[in-house]
Amino acid sequence: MLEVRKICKSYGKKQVLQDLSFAIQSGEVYGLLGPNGAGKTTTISILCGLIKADRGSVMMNGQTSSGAMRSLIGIAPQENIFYKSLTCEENLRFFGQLYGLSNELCRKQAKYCLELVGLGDRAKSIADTLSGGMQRRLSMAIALVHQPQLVVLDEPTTGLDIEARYEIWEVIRNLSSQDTAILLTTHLLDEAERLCQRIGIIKQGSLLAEGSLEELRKYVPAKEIVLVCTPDEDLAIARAIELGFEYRHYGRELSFWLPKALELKEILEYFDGITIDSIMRQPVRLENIYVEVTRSLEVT
Ligand SMILES: Nc1ncnc2c1ncn2[C@@H]1O[C@H](COP(=O)(O)OP(=O)(O)OP(=O)(O)O)[C@@H](O)[C@H]1O
Repeated sequence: MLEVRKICKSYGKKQVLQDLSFAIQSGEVYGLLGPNGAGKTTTISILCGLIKADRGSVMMNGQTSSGAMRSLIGIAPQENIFYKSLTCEENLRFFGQLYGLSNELCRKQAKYCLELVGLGDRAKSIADTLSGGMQRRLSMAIALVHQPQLVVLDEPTTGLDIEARYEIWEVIRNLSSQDTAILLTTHLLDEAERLCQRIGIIKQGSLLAEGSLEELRKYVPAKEIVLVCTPDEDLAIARAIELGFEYRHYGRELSFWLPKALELKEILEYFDGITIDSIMRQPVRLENIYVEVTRSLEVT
């Protein structure tokens, strides 16, 4: 459905996107992840026709024209873009008219999209009176008003509490089940882990890794990760090296990659003679994969 092929973009001498390629199928939730400044917003701005790529192409259903893009793609940017003093319904109808929908279709779509995002009973509420989570869902409804096939959600849950995030995740899952493709950017890796069928990790404008969570596990070939809190870090690391365990620091947390499943008793035996204050086992998470990929600069 969406095909981004080898796009490049520079601002002055600074190259921000370098031959970036990825594709999204209908109904797929694709997570575009990367550190601050990696080029995610620049990519989205190119998809939505706000800026032009220097090279490369963007195609929706095989079409490249900016008109086709506008009608097939909806965007909910990081900042809410609705009119605060209008009601939810008025906002939807206004944006529907901007897309050239007839009055009748605007009315129908306003009702349908507000229901889709769980704001059916808030149609007459002034946008400014909605909670932060509801305002994000209103932005999503606006992105959907012209029935796009792909919706771009730029950090849709940043700053929201967990209940508001659950509601937005539900909307995303519903959209995906109705065959709408979704491009999601987020710094919340648990969110990407839960929602995305495939993930692309970019850094300095290049795709470093791409695939399903299962496929990305190759970057952290461990059965389990053990987080260890010890006053004898150097000793623990030396022991891990002897045993052939990889070790990593995630912030100040020391962790070991276990190459095979071990009982807690066995793990403690490995570190016999070393003071261990606490130990926590966890499966390999997207966070571990993401850190591994973004700490390396190698491009696939
Ligand atoms: N209009 C601009 N002029 C010059 N440089 C820019 C412009 N817009 C973005 N940049 C630079 O391009 C790089 C990529 O920025 P971009 O906003 O696309 O990154 P991002 O991945 O969205 O970051 P974040 O996660 O912080 O939102 C950054 O180094 C940024 O400073």
